[in-house]
Amino acid sequence: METSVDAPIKVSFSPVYGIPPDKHEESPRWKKSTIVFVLGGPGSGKGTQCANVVQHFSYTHLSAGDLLRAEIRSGSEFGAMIQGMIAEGRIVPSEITVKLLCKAMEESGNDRFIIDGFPRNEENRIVFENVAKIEPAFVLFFDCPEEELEKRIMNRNQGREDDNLETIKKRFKVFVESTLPIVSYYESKGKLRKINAAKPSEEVFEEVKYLFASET
Ligand SMILES: Nc1ncnc2c1ncn2[C@@H]1O[C@H](COP(=O)(O)OP(=O)(O)OP(=O)(O)O)[C@@H](O)[C@H]1O
Ligand SMILES: Nc1ccn([C@@H]2O[C@H](COP(=O)(O)O)[C@@H](O)[C@H]2O)c(=O)n1
Ligand SMILES: [Mg+2]
Repeated sequence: METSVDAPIKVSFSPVYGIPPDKHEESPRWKKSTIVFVLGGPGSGKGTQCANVVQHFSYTHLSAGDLLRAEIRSGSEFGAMIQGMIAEGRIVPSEITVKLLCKAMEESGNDRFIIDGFPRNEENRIVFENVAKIEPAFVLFFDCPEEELEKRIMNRNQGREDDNLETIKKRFKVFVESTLPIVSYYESKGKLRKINAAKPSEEVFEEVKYLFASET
């Protein structure tokens, strides 16, 4: 039994996620990845800007929320639990989200990832650090007033179960109570890149593009 902190970690993925543990014996390519986390309130434009980034830079976009919604559709044994938590705007247990992220990283074959909507709380951050052992190159934070976010979400029309006024209020509360401390954490580490996301999408992307061109 290896006890050194430097020993290669072995992620024991449950078969439910489709990756047998023996595939994780070696240090896979994604373990040496460059990652950028993207944080911001609900509706701040994380998904919109990540889609722009992958058109200009060789990054793979992974949205934690999209992975959780795909997990529900897959008929997973956790589907009902995840669905209930999303409908309430609550944060799904990190073990599930981190496994989905790591599996997606492995399957992508890429080694550059822009990870949208993660880490949402302290538990997300710590579980990811323990499992993936990757520090973000930087963390984008889309700053936008709540009234603008509410307008954007109410006009999104993507059929999301959590895009209703009652759940939006809960998502804002979770954002303030659980995600803003993570934003502060990365700020204290000099990793935060705060962007005014209340501007038109094209102007926001000019700033995002500049950061990616200069920092990665
Ligand atoms: N800068 C912008 N100005 C106006 N509308 C925007 C801007 N950026 C995105 N939008 C629109 O706002 C809505 C929310 O954007 P998006 O889905 O990218 O946000 P998000 O941060 O991923 O939200 P969530 O956390 O709920 O997934 C979409 O309809 C999108 O087209
Ligand atoms: N790290 C995360 C990310 C998301 N969730 C849940 O999914 C919902 C939707 O997320 P979006 O990023 O697509 O808005 C979110 O409200 C959470 O319920 C999560 O648990 N953990
Ligand atoms: Mg999104």
